Amino acid sequence: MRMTFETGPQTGEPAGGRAPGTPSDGVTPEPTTTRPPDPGAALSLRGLWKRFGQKVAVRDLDLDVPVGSFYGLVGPNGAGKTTTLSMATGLLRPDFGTVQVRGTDLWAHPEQAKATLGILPDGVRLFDRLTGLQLVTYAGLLRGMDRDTVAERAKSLLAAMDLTADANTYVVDYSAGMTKKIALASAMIHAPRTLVLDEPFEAVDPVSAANIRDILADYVTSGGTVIVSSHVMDLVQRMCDHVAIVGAGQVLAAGTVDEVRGDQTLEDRFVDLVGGRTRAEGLEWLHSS
Ligand SMILES: Nc1ncnc2c1ncn2[C@@H]1O[C@H](COP(=O)(O)OP(=O)(O)OP(=O)(O)O)[C@@H](O)[C@H]1O
Repeated sequence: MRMTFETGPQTGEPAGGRAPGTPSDGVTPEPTTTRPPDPGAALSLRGLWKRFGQKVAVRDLDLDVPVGSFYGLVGPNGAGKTTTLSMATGLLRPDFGTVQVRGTDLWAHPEQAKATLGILPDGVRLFDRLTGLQLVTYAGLLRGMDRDTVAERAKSLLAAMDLTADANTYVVDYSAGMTKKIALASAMIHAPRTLVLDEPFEAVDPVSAANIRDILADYVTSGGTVIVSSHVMDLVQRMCDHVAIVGAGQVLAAGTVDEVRGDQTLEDRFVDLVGGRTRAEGLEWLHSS
């Protein structure tokens, strides 16, 4: 789902403060976590809550992403993946809970924590009146990198994303898949230690997707951490070494892919956990005669 982001103050304490009222399901968000965050994890989330009006999008969510893992976050539509990743990357203030990035409290020390993150948010507007090359270049300059390094890396990233021929095309004129790729390049220019990617393969063609998978796999092999949300179970099973299945704003299962899927496919395990398979009724009118 596309997010609208809050720009609230980034103060020190856990993003706390009881939200007014009680959600329609009778759950009142409150801090309940007792397990301390894992300072050695690339990302450690504890007791995250987020409510939009009466809708509790994320409830008391804990997650540890080990350093060097390729971590998949899967869940049905509306499960809370984007909301979780937005809170985990400093784009959306949690109602409750803490986010630690390698032991640094992200909401207490946002600049320090965010410097190590590369973020591909879902549905956030880019500065699309820039060309692809300008967008990636500005992403690097905004991160405080020197011009020569930025120019060199921007060239390599555009080539890796198969966008060299469109380097001087305005992003507003890019297709959905090209836009996703240029946003991904912008997220990688400063060589972050952790990449948090919301639906990176959505709308991306199979050849580009394979190239991006190779880039990410090399990045993980060299010590980087990738967290990726996806609906494509087969892709997650092949690409990721860890996975969390999220449903109704909570983690239903998490661990290595083999631990979570057991002797099933990840897709079967997913369906078992989140349910929701329905037999279409009342659509007989759709059947051709
Ligand atoms: N800005 C918002 N305002 C109101 N409700 C929101 C907002 N963002 C998310 N929600 C609601 O929170 C819930 C979780 O949404 P979220 O986008 O996090 O799910 P998701 O797992 O990323 O879904 P999808 O796979 O469809 O992208 C949904 O019920 C959604 O309608």
